[in-house]
Amino acid sequence: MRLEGKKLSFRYDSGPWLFQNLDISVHPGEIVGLEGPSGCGKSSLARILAGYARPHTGTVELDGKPIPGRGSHPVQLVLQHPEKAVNPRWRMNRILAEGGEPDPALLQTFGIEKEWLNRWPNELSGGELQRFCIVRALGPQTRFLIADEMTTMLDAITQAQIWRAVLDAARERNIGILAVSHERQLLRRLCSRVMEWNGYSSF
Ligand SMILES: Nc1ncnc2c1ncn2[C@@H]1O[C@H](COP(=O)(O)OP(=O)(O)OP(=O)(O)O)[C@@H](O)[C@H]1O
Repeated sequence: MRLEGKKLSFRYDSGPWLFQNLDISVHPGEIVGLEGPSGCGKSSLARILAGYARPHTGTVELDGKPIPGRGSHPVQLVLQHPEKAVNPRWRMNRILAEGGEPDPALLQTFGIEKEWLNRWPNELSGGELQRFCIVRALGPQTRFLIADEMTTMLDAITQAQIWRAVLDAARERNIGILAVSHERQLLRRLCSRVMEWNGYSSF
């Protein structure tokens, strides 16, 4: 089940093309990095791959077929600011349930404490909240995870703990990861392949 973006082109309204005829692919279980300067279009590409935006040209396919518009999307996106990705009026157990019945083993892998489940989002630290967002993204239907600056705001220890948990979960389920970041060192450590942004050619 390979995730492939084929001949993708995108721009906002009449703005400049952020990328044209761009090809990108990630294999199951592969950890791929994507780095590039601020504003080049990495997050826009991430949104397209996860089904939040449509490309002007090109297609996103899973194993050679378009991704169905219904049901849980097999490509999940985790963003930099977890507080923007949760409903502040829901307790954490309800937020988590959006991704399906949470797997107790996954909660343990991510160090999520039982007591946190009954809290509101503003009663957790950024790192604790991000763990919830990642577990929510790793529902049973998820085949690919796009981590868009997922740990950029966190301290080095929390960043390492979270990535360790993500890599363990990905290995166990053969999930492919696209890690989008401006942190070259982080990508070099995590990924088997790092693509440098060039909006006009193939990765
Ligand atoms: N909704 C929007 N409407 C118009 N322009 C947008 C919109 N969202 C982003 N842009 C512009 O598109 C360009 C690419 O943005 P994008 O967020 O994809 O870049 P990025 O590479 O992820 O940047 P960063 O590393 O700073 O997060 C930027 O110039 C940005 O200002």
